[in-house]
Amino acid sequence: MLTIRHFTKSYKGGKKAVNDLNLVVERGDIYGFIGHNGAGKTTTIRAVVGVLDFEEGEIEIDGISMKKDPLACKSRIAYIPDNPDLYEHLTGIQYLNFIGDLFSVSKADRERLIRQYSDAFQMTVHLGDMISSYSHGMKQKLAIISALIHKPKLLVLDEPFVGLDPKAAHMLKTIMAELCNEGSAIFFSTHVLDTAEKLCNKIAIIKGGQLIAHGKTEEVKGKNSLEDVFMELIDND
Ligand SMILES: Nc1ncnc2c1ncn2[C@@H]1O[C@H](COP(=O)(O)OP(=O)(O)OP(=O)(O)O)[C@@H](O)[C@H]1O
Repeated sequence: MLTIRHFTKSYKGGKKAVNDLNLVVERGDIYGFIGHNGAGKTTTIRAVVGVLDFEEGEIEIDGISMKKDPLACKSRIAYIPDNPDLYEHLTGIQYLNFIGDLFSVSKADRERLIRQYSDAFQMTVHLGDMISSYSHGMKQKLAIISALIHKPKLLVLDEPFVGLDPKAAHMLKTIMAELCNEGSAIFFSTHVLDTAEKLCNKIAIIKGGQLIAHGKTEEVKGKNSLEDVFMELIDND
């Protein structure tokens, strides 16, 4: 579903933020992407979803090159950034309909899925309010609902649990597992190692722009906790 080959990114005047990263996310995977602050997670994620240009390497979504056909790639992806920047002058429902239009979601599916996910995240009563009146967590929930209503083949999230209340975080984890059971794939960054260990069937660890471990969760962590393995790998120079 997602193939990253030899991805390398340097920002202007800076050193390489990510260096020769290779990773494959398959249908049904919940792939956790972990690393210290500044390790290169957001850089990789922004390139994967087509909002960051890159010169070296190749990124493919469902076998389609992001460089050659970004629109076809983006139609298969939902991306939830760590700090969603939504249209503040719209109401919640207007925003969801806008996204529904963008992804050609049918009226019947749209109504059903908006109802289902807004109820799940306790947002139904707020959908008529302006987004500018929402709290940070409410904006995040709306971004999540907007991602889910078009049933993406690949869901990409950057630190999705930051700012969500415990009930919403629990709901999101349940929905992530359901989506993957239905054949979608999920790639997400997190600093919450406990959640990554429980939720993800695969884990990648990035340090200083380079992958230092990746694969099945039980193989990456062995008999140890993910936190122990992470600390050891990150401390080893
Ligand atoms: N726009 C930019 N211009 C220059 N350098 C940048 C830019 N964005 C990120 N970097 C640098 O690229 C490197 C990787 O940053 P990135 O945001 O990808 O890390 P991260 O793993 O997502 O970190 P965090 O956990 O703190 O969110 C860092 O050294 C950072 O300073």
